[in-house]
Amino acid sequence: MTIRDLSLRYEGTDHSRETLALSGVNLDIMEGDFVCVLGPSGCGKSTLLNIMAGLLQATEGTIEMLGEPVTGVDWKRAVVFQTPTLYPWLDVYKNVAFGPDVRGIDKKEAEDRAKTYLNLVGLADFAHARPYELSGGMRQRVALARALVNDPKMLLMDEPFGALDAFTRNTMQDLIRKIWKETKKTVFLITHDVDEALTLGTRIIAMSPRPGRIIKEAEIGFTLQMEDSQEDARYSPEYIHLRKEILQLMAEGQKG
Ligand SMILES: Nc1ncnc2c1ncn2[C@@H]1O[C@H](COP(=O)(O)OP(=O)(O)OP(=O)(O)O)[C@@H](O)[C@H]1O
Repeated sequence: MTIRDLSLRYEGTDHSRETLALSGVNLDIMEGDFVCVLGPSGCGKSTLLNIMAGLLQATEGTIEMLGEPVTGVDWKRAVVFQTPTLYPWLDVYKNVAFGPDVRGIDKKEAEDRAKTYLNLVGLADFAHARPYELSGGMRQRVALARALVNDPKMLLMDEPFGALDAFTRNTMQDLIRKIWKETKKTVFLITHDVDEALTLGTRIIAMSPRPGRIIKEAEIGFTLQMEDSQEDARYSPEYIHLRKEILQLMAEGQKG
C-alpha cells in the first residue's frame, strides 16, 4: 500500500468546529509487513485506518493498494475493531461463513474455509454457540476468523485487544503472531501499548498529536526472533532503547 500526502479534515457541524485529523501522511506498507501504530489519543490513528479500509475518503492525497486507488471497501482489506460486531442471531459458524455466502462462493468451499479458520482461532468446538455465550476474547477470535475467511491481503486492526483482560490479551497476541506467520497477511494494527507494538510488529510507527503525522518509523525484528516467549526479546538493549524513545515521544505528544 502506498500513501502519499494524505490529509483528512472532518467538516464541522452547527455544534462542532471542523477538525484537521491528519496532515501530510506518507507511508509505504509492503506485503507481509506487520505495522504497529502508536500515538496519543485523538491523533488520527483510527481515521488513518478507516481511510485505508475505504470507509472514509481522504480530503487530500492518494492511497493505492496493489497499484489500484482505494476508493471504497473491498474484500482485499478486512477490518477488526476493538469491539467485535458479530450477528447475535447467527451461531459462530454462520457468523464466519457469512462473508463467503454473501459473495456467492461455492457452498462446499465456503464451508471448508469457515472450518479452517475456526480451527485456526481455536474455536472449532464452539461452532454452534451464539455470540452471547462467548467470552470477550472468544468473540474477538470469531471476529478474526470472520475477517480471515475472505482471504484478504491486508488485515486492519483498530485496538483489537484493547477491551480484553491482560491474560486474554497475551493469548490473543500469541494468536495473531501465529496467524501472521502462517498466513503471511499484511497487518496494520493500532495499539496504545508500546510492548504490544514492539513484540508484534515488523515495523513500528509513531504519530504526532493532531493533526496526525508520522514522526517515527522503525524496522523491528523482535517478533521474528521469539518463538514461544516474549521475555528474551524484552531484555535486549535494542528493545529497551527503542521502548524508551517511543515512550518519550508519546509523553511529549501528550503534553501537546
Ligand atoms: N466523525 C468525526 N467527526 C468529527 N471529528 C472526528 C470524527 N471522528 C474523529 N474525529 C476527530 O478527529 C481526531 C482524530 O480522531 P481518531 O479517532 O482518528 O483518533 P485516534 O488516534 O484513533 O484516537 P484514540 O486513540 O483515542 O482512539 C479527533 O480529534 C476526533 O475528535
